[in-house]
Amino acid sequence: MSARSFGGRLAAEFAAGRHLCAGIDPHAPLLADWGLGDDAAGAERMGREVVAAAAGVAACVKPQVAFFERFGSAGYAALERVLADAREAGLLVVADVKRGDIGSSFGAYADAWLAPGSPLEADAMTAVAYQGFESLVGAFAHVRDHGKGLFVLAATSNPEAREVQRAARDDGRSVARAMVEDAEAFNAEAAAGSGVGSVGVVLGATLDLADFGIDVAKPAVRPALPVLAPGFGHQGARIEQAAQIFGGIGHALLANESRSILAGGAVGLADRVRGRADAIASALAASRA
Ligand SMILES: O=C(O)c1cc(=O)[nH]c(=O)n1[C@@H]1O[C@H](COP(=O)(O)O)[C@@H](O)[C@H]1O
Repeated sequence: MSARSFGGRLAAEFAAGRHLCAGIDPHAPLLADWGLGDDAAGAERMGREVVAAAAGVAACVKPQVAFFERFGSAGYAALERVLADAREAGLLVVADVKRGDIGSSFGAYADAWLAPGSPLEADAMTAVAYQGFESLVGAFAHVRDHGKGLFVLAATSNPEAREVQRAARDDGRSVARAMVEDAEAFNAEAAAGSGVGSVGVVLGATLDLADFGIDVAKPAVRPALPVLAPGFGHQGARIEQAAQIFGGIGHALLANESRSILAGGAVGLADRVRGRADAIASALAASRA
């Protein structure tokens, strides 16, 4: 893919040693911790502070849109300003919206979050393919034509998801493994053999991926599969263990931490972001040395 593809932009982040995806999750207790109101203005302030701390340090930020949606139109206006700050800072944004629907409706979600010029334009979005991988087709045009990215839930960090995501399909593969392989197949068709793909998956760092039929020892695929990995920090996984957890499928890893970075207020935020960014960079560098 060209340097302007989402995968190309991710590759540039990785080449600069940046693998952290800093979460923007304005939970009510965190806003209180920051001395901010549990309202749109508080969420905006937290978001803009995270963007400022993450610029040039993290590979991306991931606003969890639910925490803005709580405040209705005011929350969306706040989020738009956070997105504008991130764009201006040259920081990649993964909009954590986890959208899924029949193809025609999903296309409208994809337009909302990925279309160039949309008020909520991000660089990538999270998506749910419970209606089938092809239901995400509305996003594929933005991936191919506008340099956008997509992260499809495969094996999520929450323990209650296991039953659904480990379930076997007619072809014997687990649902989670099929998501991984569908994303790899999309990338292979879009940009055979080169760099980093633009369609990735979400794999929880809290999991034993072998349990989902996902072989972390397999040789790296080309293009590399972007993996958005939540579950570090507050949910218990240690970022220092990232290379062991993800093995051969962790070549294009974005390690997410949200609450563990946000807790403690605005004072010290820049140090916490830098600390987590350094920790994931050294964990991956050590494993590749
Ligand atoms: O897609 C996600 O980002 C996601 C998938 C998943 O499997 N688990 C998961 O925790 N997330 C999100 O990642 C973030 C994790 O936040 P912390 O547990 O505070 O680091 C939240 O915004 C979750 O919504």
